[in-house]
Amino acid sequence: MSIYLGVNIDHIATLRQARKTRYPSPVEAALMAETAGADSITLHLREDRRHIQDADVAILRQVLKTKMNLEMAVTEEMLAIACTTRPQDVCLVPEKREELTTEGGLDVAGQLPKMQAACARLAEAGICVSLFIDADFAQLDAAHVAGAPVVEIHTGHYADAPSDAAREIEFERIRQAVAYGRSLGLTVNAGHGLTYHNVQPIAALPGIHELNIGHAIVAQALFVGWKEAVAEMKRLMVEAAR
Ligand SMILES: CC(=O)[C@@H](O)[C@H](O)COP(=O)(O)O
Ligand SMILES: NCC(=O)COP(=O)(O)O
Repeated sequence: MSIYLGVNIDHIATLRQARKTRYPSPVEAALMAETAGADSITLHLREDRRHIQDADVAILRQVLKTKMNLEMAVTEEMLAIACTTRPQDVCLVPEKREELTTEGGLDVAGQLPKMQAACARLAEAGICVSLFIDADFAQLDAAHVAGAPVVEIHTGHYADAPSDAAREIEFERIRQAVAYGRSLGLTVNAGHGLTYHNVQPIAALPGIHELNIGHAIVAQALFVGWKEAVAEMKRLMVEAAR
């Protein structure tokens, strides 16, 4: 079973934005990550531009050798940017200004006409649309009806589980969601909060396609170097998926 790694470079940009310098370069990091085994590059252009900037998106769209997975809120501003930039993939995510990081999945079921319109507009621009959702059958059904060919299951509750028992419950939810998504004909990805210590059970799930991982890789890079951090995560995933 093939498993693909999308390396999220947001927090390379977080370090740069801390002093508004030109370094570290998310562009350099993305190209090195591709050399180290990343199958795609994920970046979240947040409305508050706390890390990734519009210029990062424009440059990376020109130079990436793999593919760009542009994460964004479902807003007119972001949809217009996506249709101008035309990344290979867009992942629509919920966004709240005050959040520290993404806190959950999109409520696709509760806003189906809006999601159907966004999916159609992005597909019309030749973009492969993914919806970032919780491990929830109703949200999977809604994503399918909305016309998204791909979903990304939010693994944050699994990653942040307060106990082994709670983590097992979250893992089983994800396992069932992956299987159900596949039964609907969806491509099923996963991401958020995955680390070197919790990634392998997710990577081993039958039917999982791609894992998007960023914060843990950037953190590990401080100790082992960026390319090794990417390569090690990919090794763990491939080993688990065998
Ligand atoms: C959607 C998701 O889970 C991640 O892409 C996360 O949004 C990374 O960006 P932040 O670390 O800024 O939340
Ligand atoms: N969609 C998840 C992602 O891109 C990376 O999330 P994280 O690994 O930074 O938590």
